[in-house]
Amino acid sequence: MDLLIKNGMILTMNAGLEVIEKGAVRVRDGIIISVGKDDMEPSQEVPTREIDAHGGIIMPGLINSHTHAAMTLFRGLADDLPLMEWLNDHIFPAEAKITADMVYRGTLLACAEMLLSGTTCFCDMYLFEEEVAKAASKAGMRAVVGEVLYDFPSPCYGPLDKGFEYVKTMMEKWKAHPLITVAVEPHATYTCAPELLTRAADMARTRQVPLVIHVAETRNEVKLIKEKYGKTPVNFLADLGILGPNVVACHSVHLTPEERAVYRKFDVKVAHCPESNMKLASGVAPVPEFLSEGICVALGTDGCASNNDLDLFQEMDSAAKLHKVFSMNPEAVDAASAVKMATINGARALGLDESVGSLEPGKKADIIVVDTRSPHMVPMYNPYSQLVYAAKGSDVMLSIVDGKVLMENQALTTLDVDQVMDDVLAMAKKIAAGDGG
Ligand SMILES: CSC[C@H]1O[C@@H](n2cnc3c(O)ncnc32)[C@H](O)[C@@H]1O
Ligand SMILES: [Zn+2]
Repeated sequence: MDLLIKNGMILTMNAGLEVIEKGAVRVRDGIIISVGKDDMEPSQEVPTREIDAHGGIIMPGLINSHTHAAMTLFRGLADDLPLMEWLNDHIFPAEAKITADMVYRGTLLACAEMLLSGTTCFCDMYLFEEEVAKAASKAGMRAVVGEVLYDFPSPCYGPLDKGFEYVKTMMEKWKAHPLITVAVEPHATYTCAPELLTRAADMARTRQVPLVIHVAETRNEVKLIKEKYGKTPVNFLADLGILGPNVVACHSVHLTPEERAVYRKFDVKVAHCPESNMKLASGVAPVPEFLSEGICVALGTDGCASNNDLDLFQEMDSAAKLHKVFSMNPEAVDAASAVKMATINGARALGLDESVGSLEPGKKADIIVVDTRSPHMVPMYNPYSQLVYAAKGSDVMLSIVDGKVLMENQALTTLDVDQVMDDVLAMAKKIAAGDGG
């Protein structure tokens, strides 16, 4: 046995949401071999490493189901604006000058931030996505990565045909990697023509990978698509034959009950990004309705220019509270549902639920431990409510991916965080001056 994590409260996030007080998790070759009581049948095997959780919460690593990791570079660059003005007047011009090296460094910073706050897996959409895969691999994180596809020439691959080639090359290159999945990621219905969307969907279906796309994020988007195609974004995608169980529909804010039924019919997954939706004043996604209708809702931060951080603990808190105040119902999106969104639902959305998302024998050892020995974590009557309403990302004391310790006591094992910050600070000076990195 390689690793024994003991003396913690285990939140398994399995189908029965089993909680084990004074539990232990055993890991061999990156795989969970047992999850149970501390004093269960002692194993004959002596672990190479034993970690005492000191009464903390042992749970699955959090899954960020939608982000643009390298946008750490633009954190706070343009705030307090609506989506279209924010994108067209500030973010797209800054991204026009972005380079592969900037994406690599920005993503390393994102990986550092995510590991320090208990995120072990993320789904990314950006430019120069090869660099995102390299950065995630360097950090040791699990990642679903996708080069953005849209109608205009990309600073990364140039014309669209080269974009599909770029994705294909990435798929070949990373196919045997244990942590990286290459997805197909058209940006949105307002930036992608029908031909692009159908080609992307065919590619994702043939390769059996997720198709990730922004859908119905703002009222303006719905109006635009109705004017252009005579139907809403969801119906447009459905009529094109694009929707299916591998589709991750990011945001999905402005949906009618009939469109939710379309999601249900095609088993579309939703990546809910409440903080981005609040900050850009995009609206409130019908998450309580999605959940009661059996639609899988995962949780994402979106990029750092619209959030402005990658802390899924804050995102869980925001998700739970946003839907309570919006529906004026304190029972809407309870704490356990928020934790599910950030763990097992994230895994389902990304097609990774056979491997991660819960602590069960046979699954990959993507595990975090949350310290409960701090004034703001005492006392603890309910672990879900503690995680969602009291904990912060900085309470995470251990982040493990594939059985490897990547963060312990807020120190990273794979990244030199000072160097990573200095690199981004140097680039930020040039970005602020309008020169790119
Ligand atoms: C080039 S990759 C992704 C592309 O999307 C932009 N983006 C970031 N956040 C959002 C959002 O909430 N809706 C739509 N597009 C978004 C990002 O800046 C990149 O250009
Ligand atoms: Zn996004």
